[in-house]
Amino acid sequence: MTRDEAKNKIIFALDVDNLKNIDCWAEKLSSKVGMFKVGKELFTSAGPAAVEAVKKHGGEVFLDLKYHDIPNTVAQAMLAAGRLGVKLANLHALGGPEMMEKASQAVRKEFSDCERPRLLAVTILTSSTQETLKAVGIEQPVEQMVVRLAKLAKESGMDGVVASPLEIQAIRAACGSDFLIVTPGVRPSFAAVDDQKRIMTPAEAVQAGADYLVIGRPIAKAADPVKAAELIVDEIVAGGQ
Ligand SMILES: O=c1ccn([C@@H]2O[C@H](COP(=O)(O)O)[C@@H](O)[C@H]2O)c(=O)[nH]1
Repeated sequence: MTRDEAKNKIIFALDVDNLKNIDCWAEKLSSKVGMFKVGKELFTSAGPAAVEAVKKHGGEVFLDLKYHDIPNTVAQAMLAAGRLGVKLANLHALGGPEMMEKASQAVRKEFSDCERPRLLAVTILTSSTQETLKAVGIEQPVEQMVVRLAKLAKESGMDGVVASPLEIQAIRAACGSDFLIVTPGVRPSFAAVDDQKRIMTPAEAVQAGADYLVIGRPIAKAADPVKAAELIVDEIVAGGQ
């Protein structure tokens, strides 16, 4: 894998609370990562201007708002996300098939195939464990549950899923090679695990077949974030040799 291919797999999680920080990170990292993720903290603080700010720097956006609501509300929210011109947007697969179908149909009806955002379903959060599932009444093993939700997402018109890298191979076997797999829960050897539970290194995740890796704190909290991003690219390239 070339350095450019490795770089393009990295989505930097812009977990900040103001527009000024976006400029700062985009200037540092635009040439080091493939995409920027606008999540709940940033979108709640700055709104659609956050997406505009990333795009102003030439960056592509994964809008990670993980919608989970009644089908009509989620479909309308997805349309609004599409109008912002984001490349990826997501919802929770646990919202069920009707919610996912309505969102997929609404987006495909309003946008052409090349203009529309790719829709992802979050399976089981990478901070969750078997105990987390048990606490909310789910007895199935985590991997089985993730694959079940990934299959449901595919049948309901989603373009892919968000899952832990630990589940990539099982999802690929069940959903095929065209189904997008985006993996947070990625930790290079030099970084703290933080609140992530189901993790792999960047090289392992790419070798397992991830399309994109979402990485935030291992870059943002590093003493030298640009160097950290470069080390991650090095690690991915070396892992593929
Ligand atoms: O299952 C999930 C879904 C989304 N996320 C998001 O990814 C980043 C990860 O950040 P790190 O600092 O690299 O842990 C964060 O914005 C989460 O909201 C996730 O971690 N797991």
